[in-house]
Amino acid sequence: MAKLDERIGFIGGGNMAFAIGSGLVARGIIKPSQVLVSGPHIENLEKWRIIGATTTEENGEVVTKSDIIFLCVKPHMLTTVASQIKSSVVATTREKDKVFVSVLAGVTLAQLAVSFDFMTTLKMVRTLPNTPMQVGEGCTIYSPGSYVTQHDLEKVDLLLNSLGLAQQVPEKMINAIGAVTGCGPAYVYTVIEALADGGVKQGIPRQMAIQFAAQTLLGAAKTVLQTGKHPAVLRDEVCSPGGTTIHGVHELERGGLRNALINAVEKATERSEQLGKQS
Ligand SMILES: NC(=O)C1=CN([C@@H]2O[C@H](COP(=O)(O)OP(=O)(O)OC[C@H]3O[C@@H](n4cnc5c(N)ncnc54)[C@H](O)[C@@H]3O)[C@@H](O)[C@H]2O)C=CC1
Ligand SMILES: O=C(O)[C@@H]1CCC=N1
Repeated sequence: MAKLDERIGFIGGGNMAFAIGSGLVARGIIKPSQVLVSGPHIENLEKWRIIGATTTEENGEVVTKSDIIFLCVKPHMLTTVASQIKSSVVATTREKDKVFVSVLAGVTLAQLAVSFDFMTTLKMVRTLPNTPMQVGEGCTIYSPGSYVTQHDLEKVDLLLNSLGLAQQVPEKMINAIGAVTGCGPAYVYTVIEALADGGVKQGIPRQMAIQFAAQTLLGAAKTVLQTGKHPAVLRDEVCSPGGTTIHGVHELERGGLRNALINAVEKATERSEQLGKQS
């Protein structure tokens, strides 16, 4: 039994869209028949058809036939897409309660409003999701535009929260939080790979090393969330005086892991701001 009756549309069927769409279908939040996806080349949307979704090359069709419409193109495509869907938006959104959900990194609600200036009352929610939504462990932040009602927001919140954690935040925080949550999976995959490399260097078979490294990150993350303890306290619980771990931690500090992660978040935040200006 689907938990949401709304028809869900995706304009742009790439990685982020598929993480959301396939996650919703896999968890039974919606039925595949509720999903419509558009992209410029229908042959590239095969993975959507495999999960039972309908595909089209017409972005306007997604607007016309969906209730909640995810904008999932790259930021620089926003103006093009807005002009491609203009007539469908004008024809169908006035009388119907359609809600648009942008996942575009860096693009503000004000910039979205400029791109959709032909429909000044458009209901738009700006989000910054992440790809672990595909396995129901996503982390999404969102801010609603002026015309989004409480009822609309509850629907969008239900949908996003069904794939992990989703939380409303002041819009000015989205770029910085997104640099942690949206980009974070890429940093963490690098850490998993590197940790596994360490194991491989010590003679552990690659697949085994990856599985153990990933499970270790999962366990550590759950421990932080479930105990509520500061990560430094939990780290101290692992570091026996004169033991093995503190020798490893010393090497991480020497290698600048902490510094590198802080810099990564700073650079990604700055890049979000640049992307917004370019859209
Ligand atoms: N990949 C990620 O982890 C995250 C991505 N985002 C945002 O998601 C958006 C999409 O990023 P990805 O999925 O990573 O990129 P992607 O390249 O995988 O997907 C973009 C899709 O847009 C399609 N497209 C291009 N022009 C189009 C048009 N005129 N009409 C319809 N579709 C068109 C492309 O064919 C492609 O499938 C970006 O704005 C990005 O900032 C946000 C958070 C996380
Ligand atoms: O790299 C990007 O621009 C997108 C936004 C956050 C994660 N991926």
